[in-house]
Amino acid sequence: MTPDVRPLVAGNWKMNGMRASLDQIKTIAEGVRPPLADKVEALICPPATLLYVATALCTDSPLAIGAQDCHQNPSGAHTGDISAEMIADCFGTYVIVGHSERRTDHAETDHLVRAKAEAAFAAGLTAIICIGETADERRTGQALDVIKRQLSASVPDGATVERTVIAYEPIWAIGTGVTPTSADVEKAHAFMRAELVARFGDEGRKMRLLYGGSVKPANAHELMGVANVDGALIGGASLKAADFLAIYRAYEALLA
Ligand SMILES: O=C[C@H](O)COP(=O)(O)O
Repeated sequence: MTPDVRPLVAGNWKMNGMRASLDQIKTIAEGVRPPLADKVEALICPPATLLYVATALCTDSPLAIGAQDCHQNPSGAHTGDISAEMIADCFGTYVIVGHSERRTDHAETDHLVRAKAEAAFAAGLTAIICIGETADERRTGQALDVIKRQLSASVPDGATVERTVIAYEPIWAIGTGVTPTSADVEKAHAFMRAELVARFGDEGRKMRLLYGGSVKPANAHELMGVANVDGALIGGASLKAADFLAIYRAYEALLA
């Protein structure tokens, strides 16, 4: 954790979730309550098909709703895409950009990810900018170089604490059940913090740094307790309300 920073526990549903899954969002919305909700923010990013209904379900809850991607332009002839403006129009407040699955499946570059983050800022959204190394890059000792390059190229110059969250997701830990050791997470996050402070000064000191990759109720307390880890970006375990809430509630003990 970073002192004086409000952690964010975020769920990324990826290409999962049908209308019936709205029950899970309802349960999460009911479970995210003060006093913990005053100290720890919770967010679910369902597929775009559920975005509008999900935000409508959360009008009386502190649970935030976001999207998983946006186009870099506000509108136009881009079949199948949605813009940051459209997400804001559906009352979404966050958007994930540069997830490794999009970098791989849609050949997204750091340059494009940066443009998407800028589009998010312009629409008044907070961008969760994802970075992280492959297994090969880690094996060959390039993890910190990759983090440095992606941070520098994907994060816009106009990034602020309010509008920017960085998610470190080692690609080899996503959906595998394998996580880095706490010491490895601490090293990566300390490195990111130093890079952000060098570039953004005080803003960089408070920017939230999430860890993502096989976060589960069983490892949440340990991972979320690491220095400079200001929350989690959760895939599989966010699909079940009970698991997501168990991870969220790991903060009850951490903040006690
Ligand atoms: O965006 C979430 C991450 O890709 C982590 O996914 P996972 O929790 O299923 O490993």
